[in-house]
Amino acid sequence: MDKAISRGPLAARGFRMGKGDQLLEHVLIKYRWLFVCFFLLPASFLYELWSYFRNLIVFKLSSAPGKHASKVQKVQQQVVFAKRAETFYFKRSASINIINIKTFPLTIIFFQVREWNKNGQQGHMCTARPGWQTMSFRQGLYKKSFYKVEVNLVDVLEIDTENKTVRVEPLVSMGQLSASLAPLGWTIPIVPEIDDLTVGGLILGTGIESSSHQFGLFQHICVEYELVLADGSLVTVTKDSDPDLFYAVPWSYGTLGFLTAAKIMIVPCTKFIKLNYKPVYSLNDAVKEFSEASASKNQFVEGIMFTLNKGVIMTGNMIDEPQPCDKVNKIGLWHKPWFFKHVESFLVTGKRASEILPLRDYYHRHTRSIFWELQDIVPFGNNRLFRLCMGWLMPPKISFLKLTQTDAVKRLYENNHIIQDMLVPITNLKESMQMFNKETKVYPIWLCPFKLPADPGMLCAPKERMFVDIGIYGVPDPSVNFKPMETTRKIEEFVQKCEGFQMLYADTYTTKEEFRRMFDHTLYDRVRSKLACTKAFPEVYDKVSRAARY
Ligand SMILES: Cc1cc2nc3c(=O)[nH]c(=O)nc-3n(C[C@H](O)[C@H](O)[C@H](O)COP(=O)(O)OP(=O)(O)OC[C@H]3O[C@@H](n4cnc5c(N)ncnc54)[C@H](O)[C@@H]3O)c2cc1C
Ligand SMILES: NC(=O)C1=CN([C@@H]2O[C@H](COP(=O)(O)OP(=O)(O)OC[C@H]3O[C@@H](n4cnc5c(N)ncnc54)[C@H](OP(=O)(O)O)[C@@H]3O)[C@@H](O)[C@H]2O)C=CC1
Ligand SMILES: CC(C)=CCC[C@@H](C)[C@H]1CC[C@H]2C3=C(CC[C@]12C)[C@@]1(C)CC[C@H](O)C[C@@H]1CC3
Repeated sequence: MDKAISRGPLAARGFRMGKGDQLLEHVLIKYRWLFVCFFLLPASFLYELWSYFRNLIVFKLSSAPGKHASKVQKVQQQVVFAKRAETFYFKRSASINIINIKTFPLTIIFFQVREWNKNGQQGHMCTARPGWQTMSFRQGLYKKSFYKVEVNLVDVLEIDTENKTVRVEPLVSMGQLSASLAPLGWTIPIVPEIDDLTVGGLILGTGIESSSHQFGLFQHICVEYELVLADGSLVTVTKDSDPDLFYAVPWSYGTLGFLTAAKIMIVPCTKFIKLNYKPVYSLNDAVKEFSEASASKNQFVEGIMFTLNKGVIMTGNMIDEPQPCDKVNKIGLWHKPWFFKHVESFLVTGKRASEILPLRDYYHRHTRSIFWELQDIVPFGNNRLFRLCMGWLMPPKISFLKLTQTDAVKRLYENNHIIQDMLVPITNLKESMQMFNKETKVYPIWLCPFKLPADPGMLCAPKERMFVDIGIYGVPDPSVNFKPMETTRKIEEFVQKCEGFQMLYADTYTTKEEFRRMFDHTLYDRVRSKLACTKAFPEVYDKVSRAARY
């Protein structure tokens, strides 16, 4: 029987610190929790407080819709400046050396071109959103050299209960959207669990949740995109008006244009969910229970494997009001155990169990512990006394953790931590689990099923198939001799052979050829050529590859 691998703090897990490590580095790593608890937690709380009231006021004043048009015009102006500057830049480098600013009424272009000269920019654009704010492990190197376009669009624009859609700006976060919709009795069909995930990133990257076995990925609940293209023009596309661009947008990582709004389906929601827990004690049982649950009519399906053979498969359905005899477990309360620890407790009893949870608590169940990542940062974070005293401040904002991580911490994560989400056909679940166990022995593992429709685009499937997202976040067991590049490439090769995909918020060590084999670029290349993107934007690979991030 395999033993549950106990996880101590990253800094104490026998990982390889180089000889003669600086004492300071060691302290910064071993006692990072001090900085987190006494600085990042209060800063995160204050930021959330500001963000909450700002959004509340803007939403109550409904000032956003009126402002949207002017904010989009600002994006267009920046793109046009960049476009002219790019033209000027290429003309100048070809013929003249003296910058004659009289030829360009907007002196801003002169300064931008000079900045380009100084930095050697190639004229590609990206959003100005600081890399430390994004829900990916690393920051894009390109943020240092590309022309950055401010896309500060953070508001919910319109909730249309008649047509069952919500129109939002790209920087609206999942926490903000669920807080806006829930009081009205609505939700979006897929609510990725981390509050700070933004609509823009979930569309132009990808998004998934435990309702994805019914609704697909985040892109599959979107019905309209508004974009500013490379030439500065503004387009609104649907699957009927411009199917090529509509299906090329998801997973394009901002390399076809700037998303300025999206229309997303909404569905009625209740205030509670009944969640069923089914402990499993063999890999075969886990695969059987998980596959059956994924094919069932349950609204929510998720699995957490605590070892190769032991885990808990969860199924859930919204309910109107709990019965008077039902006990509601408000798992979102500050003093409650971390959700994955609560789930693990059902392994001990060994029995099926059910409980009633508030729906919004369920949606954000992994936020407070950042799945199981916080245990490597605040090892005692699930301690009962700590939760009682400091739980209301948790979690630290992921963006702040990213902003303040030292080079030593980054090296530590690089060499002793793996964060990957591999999307494989559900028929490959068993062999995938065995392979990931052999290569990493990281637990818990997150299992989330999703339906992949046979739509055109990067994730091209000949027919609709059920896939599973296998999330691996943690410290590989010292026995597997984890080497970041070699191990990840082995896993990438396996996933590609299963006709699966790698989520690109994580490190991808694929070569450009391997990347284009994993993701179907047929439609993407056609749309890039039609929209003349080459000079304005890099390809996706040039923004997500390991070499493009630091
Ligand atoms: C210490 C610190 C931490 C920050 N952490 C974050 C962060 O984790 N995520 C983040 O996006 N911004 C964060 N910000 C806010 C943002 O980066 C800056 O305040 C913003 O660049 C200022 O833009 P503005 O003057 O246009 O503000 P405003 O015009 O008021 O625009 C609101 C800004 O705040 C941010 N914002 C507000 N509400 C939301 C929301 N619901 N979803 C996403 N973004 C929202 C947007 O970046 C936007 O730029 C942080 C700011 C500071 C000082
Ligand atoms: N449950 C889930 O689904 C989870 C998903 N994630 C990952 O997090 C990612 C989302 O993180 P988030 O911080 O929200 O997104 P990011 O800011 O990381 O954006 C992801 C990409 O989309 C581009 N992008 C974002 N907004 C725009 C826009 N308005 N116009 C043009 N390009 C844009 C960014 O380009 P640029 O670099 O130019 O800014 C970037 O390349 C997802 O892609 C997902 O993979 C993480 C945790 C959980
Ligand atoms: C559910 C899906 C599809 C993905 C979950 C991914 C998350 C577990 C990671 C996304 C960004 C990651 C970051 C960290 C932990 C794991 C993620 C939240 C850190 C907080 C780890 C500690 C570092 O110092 C900063 C990292 C920022 C990004």
